Parts: sequence; structure tokens; C-alpha cells
Amino acid sequence: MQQIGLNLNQHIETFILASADEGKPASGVVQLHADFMDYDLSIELFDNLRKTVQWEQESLWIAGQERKVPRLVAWYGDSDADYRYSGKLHKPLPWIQPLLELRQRIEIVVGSDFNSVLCNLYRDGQDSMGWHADDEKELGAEPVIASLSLGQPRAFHLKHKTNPKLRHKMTLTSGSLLVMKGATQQHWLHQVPKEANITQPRINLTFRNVIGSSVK
Ligand SMILES: O=C(O)CCC(=O)C(=O)O
Ligand SMILES: [Fe+2]
Repeated sequence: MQQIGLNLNQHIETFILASADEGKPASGVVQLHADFMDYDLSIELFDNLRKTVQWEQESLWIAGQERKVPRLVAWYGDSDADYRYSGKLHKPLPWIQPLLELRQRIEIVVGSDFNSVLCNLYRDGQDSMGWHADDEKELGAEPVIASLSLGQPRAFHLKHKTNPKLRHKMTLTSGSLLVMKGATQQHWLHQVPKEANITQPRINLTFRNVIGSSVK
């Protein structure tokens, strides 16, 4: 696999997100690096990861009924980075080269360490991720989450947990990197909505730092 190229003059759009308490400065920060990676490289990486990641169809039990999660997922990371999602504790798969290389590049640009990555494959516009916050205990109080998008552009929405007037909408294009940090996960939810007219797939990689000892 070719070296993962980085654009050095990155344009970063910054969204400052309000906290729950008016007049209180604590807030989340979301930064969108629209051109984190060359478009052609992002498509090459998409093709590679679609084939080499061990994609799984997870299920959830809701009110006694088994429901398929509307996307495919895989969890990679350092051996102690256990993580709970879809109601189950997942052991990480060992790093594969392209994910390891990306982790290093993203750590340099973002200035934070990551020990794991959740991979999501949205096969088409019927696949989605509902409103949630990445506020699991094992991510710590103010997690930094770096999310790389590859393939089909998809909408990404943010809404405040208690003030319905506060919302942001953006499009995550191939090769873009979205960084969520500060108190974002405490006060805000995010989603990738279904989009009926989309037929093409998208991969999203969210790099995280799991604090191993708190899960055990
Ligand atoms: O696909 C995305 O852009 C978001 C993924 C996400 O929110 C997550 O994995 O927690
Ligand atoms: Fe998330």
C-alpha cells in the first residue's frame, strides 16, 4: 500500500459548541479538516479497507426482538483496548497496516494518542447511525475522537442534548477528518441519518483512546 499522503496546508473549520448551562464557558469543540487526505488516496484506501477489514453484521436485542444494526462494523486496537458497543464487550482485532499508518498520521495532526479504531461500513443510504454520544466510561471525561470518512459523502448532524435550537449540519466528504473534543460528548448528540437516494457505500473510521483499566 502506498504511503498515506497528507495535505500540509489544511483548512480547518472550527465549530464551538455551547455547554448545558448558559453563561458557562465550558463547551465542546468540533473541527473539520475538509481536505485531510487527497481524494484519490481516500478512494484507494476505501477500496483496500472494504476488502481487508473483517466486517461484521451485529445485532441488538430490543424489546425481545433481534434487530440487525444498520451498518457493518469492526473494532481494531491495542490488545487491552476492550470496548462496549451494540450492548456487547468487544475484544480488538490486531492492527492491520493501513489502519496503523492512519493512526500515526492522525495522531500527529490532532496531537492526541489513539489506541483503537471503530470501523463502520454504510453499504448505502439505508445504513445509518442514530442519535448518540460517545460518552462511554472507558473513553474518559473529555474524549478526543477523530473520524475519517472515505467514499460516499454523508450528512452528519449534531444537536444539543437539552436545547433543541442548537444544531449543526455538515457533509463528511471522502478524505475529510472530523475531530470532536472538549465537552462535546457531554452536551451534544450526533447522528448519520438515512438518505433514501444514496446508493454508494461509505467507510468511517473513528479513532479513540480507550482507558483499559476502567472497563474491567
Ligand atoms: O459515521 C460517522 O461519521 C459517525 C460514526 C460515529 O458516530 C461513531 O462511530 O460513533
Ligand atoms: Fe459517534
